[in-house]
Amino acid sequence: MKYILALDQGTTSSRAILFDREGQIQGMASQELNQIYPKSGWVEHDAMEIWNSQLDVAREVLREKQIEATDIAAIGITNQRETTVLWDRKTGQPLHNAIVWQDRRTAGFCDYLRQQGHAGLIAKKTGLVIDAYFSGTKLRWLLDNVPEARKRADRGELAFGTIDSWLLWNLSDGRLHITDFSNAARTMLFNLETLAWDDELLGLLDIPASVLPEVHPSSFVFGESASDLFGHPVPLAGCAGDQHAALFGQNCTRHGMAKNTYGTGCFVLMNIGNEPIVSKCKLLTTIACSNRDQPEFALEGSIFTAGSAVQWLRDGLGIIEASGEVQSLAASVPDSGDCYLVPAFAGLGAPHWDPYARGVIVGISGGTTAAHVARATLESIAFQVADVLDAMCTDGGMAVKELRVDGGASVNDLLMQFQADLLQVPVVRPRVVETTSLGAAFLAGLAVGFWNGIDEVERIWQSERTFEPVMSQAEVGERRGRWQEAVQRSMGWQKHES
Ligand SMILES: Nc1ncnc2c1ncn2[C@@H]1O[C@H](COP(=O)(O)OP(=O)(O)O)[C@@H](O)[C@H]1O
Ligand SMILES: O=P(O)(O)OC[C@H](O)CO
Repeated sequence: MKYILALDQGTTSSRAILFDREGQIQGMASQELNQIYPKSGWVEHDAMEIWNSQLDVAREVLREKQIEATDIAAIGITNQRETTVLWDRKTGQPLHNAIVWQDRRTAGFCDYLRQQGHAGLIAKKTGLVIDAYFSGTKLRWLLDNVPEARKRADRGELAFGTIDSWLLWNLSDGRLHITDFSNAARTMLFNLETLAWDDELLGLLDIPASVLPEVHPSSFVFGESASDLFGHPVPLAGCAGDQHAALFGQNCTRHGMAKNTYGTGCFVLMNIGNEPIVSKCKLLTTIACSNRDQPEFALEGSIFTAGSAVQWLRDGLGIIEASGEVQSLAASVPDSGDCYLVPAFAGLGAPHWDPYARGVIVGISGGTTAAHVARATLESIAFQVADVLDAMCTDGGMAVKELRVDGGASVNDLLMQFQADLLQVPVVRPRVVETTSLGAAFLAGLAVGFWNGIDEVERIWQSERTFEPVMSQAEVGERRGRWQEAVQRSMGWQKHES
């Protein structure tokens, strides 16, 4: 068999990518996904649209490349994490739209959990800070707000899943109700030490165990696709949250190796080996995918606004027409003219976790132009990543030797150079920047013996370009000091207003 098919169900699109044995992309199809905003701070997806679009792109890539299902050794799934679906086990129909990871509707309940003093317990068991970001409180909301849902759940009629489980259920025609360690670790219900659902947390959030999926490692033969979907059953053998899959696809499989994905937001993950750490710097501890017997862990810093700040330059300010134009506009000035932009459009994630922060631009003078604002916007992405990596190094007790990068904004050379300067370590961009899908393909391919071990997949990863730091340490210190002052000015803004 010649290929692995990776299904990448992201926040803004569903994609299917076909990889050959050399890890090269042999075909790709994608479909945009509708974003539903029923109220301020609420974000939903149509779960049936997620499944239908994912199935469409999988079939499209096979059709276009004229590939039979018998040529596919396995399917690997990777997905937007935390997004929550509740469905009827008998009909397979969702009871409600999926509640997306960005949705803030359960912030009040999270405040309550914090006030009740549960932060320490939750951090110790799950590695997470209490936040509406994670699935547990979203599931609780569904059980409490969809008519009859709680009663039906108690009778065992309902199934909960993150997007991986929802896809596995549909791909197997309802035979599999399964998730993997990495997705389970984003629910606030999963214990990192026992690698099992935690009864105490289920009690705290009032979640009946009957709705939960089985949990397995990320590189594992879960079952097979229903035979009518692709004309022949295909093993379903890899499954991981997208940021975990990217860490694996970047070959960050050894202690201290880190990657950052520059997409809508930024997600920095660092492999910390076999021992989970409780962060002192408000980072998350999560599972790192592995095909070894022992579980591995990672520290994560989630930054909510990164590439979307560039979209704001385009759609909000109208100073560029396409995201790619930001580089030439920013490069038309030698620096940001002491102008700092903090893109706290949806509050600040790691390491600040301030839902009440809002965006600011400081240092504007009569000479400030659109180019300075564009440059300050790009720089803000790198400053946020540097803050997270500092926190990681403090928590992990070690410095990173290099940062591996991927995601839509990693094509921006100016941003990558500034990132290397701020971190004072090389920034390395791989040849295949679809590392999320590649990671899912690796996990699936390793499980079915398409690749014969981690050494074989490590040889597939190749660097395209390395950005070496050139800025002096003194200048880095001064610039980062100014940035911190700007961050302070953004914090707590919303609270003062309302
Ligand atoms: N050349 C560029 N410079 C900076 N940002 C860019 C560039 N090209 C795309 N982007 C940003 O990258 C993001 C898209 O990246 P992608 O990895 O596809 O995101 P996601 O997976 O989160 O949907 C957009 O927010 C876009 O503004
Ligand atoms: O779909 P993406 O690439 O925006 O990633 C979303 C993250 O998994 C959310 O935690």
